[in-house]
Amino acid sequence: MLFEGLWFRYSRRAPWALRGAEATAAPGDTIVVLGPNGAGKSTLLQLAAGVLRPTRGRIRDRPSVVGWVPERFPAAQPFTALGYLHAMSAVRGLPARAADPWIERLGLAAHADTPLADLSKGTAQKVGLAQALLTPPGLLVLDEPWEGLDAASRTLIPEIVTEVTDAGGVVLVSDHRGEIANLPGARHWTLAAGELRTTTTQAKPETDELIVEVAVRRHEAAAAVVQLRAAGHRVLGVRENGLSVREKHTTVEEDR
Ligand SMILES: Nc1ncnc2c1ncn2[C@@H]1O[C@H](COP(=O)(O)OP(=O)(O)OP(=O)(O)O)[C@@H](O)[C@H]1O
Repeated sequence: MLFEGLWFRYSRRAPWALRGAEATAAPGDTIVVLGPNGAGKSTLLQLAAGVLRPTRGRIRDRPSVVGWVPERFPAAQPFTALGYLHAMSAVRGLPARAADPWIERLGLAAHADTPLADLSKGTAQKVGLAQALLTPPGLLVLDEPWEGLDAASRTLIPEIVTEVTDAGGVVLVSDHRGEIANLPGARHWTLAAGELRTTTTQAKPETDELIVEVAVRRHEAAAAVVQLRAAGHRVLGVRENGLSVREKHTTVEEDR
């Protein structure tokens, strides 16, 4: 997935919330988006999910199934928790029972008949997670997913992130408190006043490793990355036309 020169402002006179962001995300990547309040994290995540359209620039090769969990679950809807998940299953062309495994795993059964507006923040957050996971997402976007979750439920997030990336999905997660900055293998994208800096693994072999460069057809790149990772290889990056987008436009640093 390529982020190409993304600029965004909320209205014609508003200041830029995002300024020329350039980045790439490969299948299996976990990307933690860091930065202080107002830096542009939610804006970038909404652009990634396709909820907002860039004012300038574009996003290429976005996976077809996107799971999106907003920072604030839109609870002012006339549904019970179960009714909402059934409606969302129908929207995705799934039977109502598609929600059952998530209702069980996220402990939502006791709240099934509660109107969305009456749910606690943490339970509403879990309903938001369940709807995002009804169909295995190729891209999962989580905006501050810990907000309101109790300690027991917080461990679910890294579990779910790992399941999605193991299946070849990309996860983008914002984290203004730095709670999962240390998620194993996660890359960091840091925003400051709308400017994005990405970090990535340097193409430096460990002692008994060699680097093998492989060219694949654009439409086969995602599958190739998944296969290489499944075979136990480390994928160091995805480049286009011999130059990575990051090499052209952003600082490359080592973070893992
Ligand atoms: N709906 C909106 N309309 C107008 N301006 C907005 C809107 N949403 C965000 N902004 C502005 O865009 C800038 C980036 O905001 P954004 O919410 O993306 O930051 P953030 O890093 O996610 O912050 P936080 O951690 O507080 O959620 C800020 O200046 C913010 O005031």
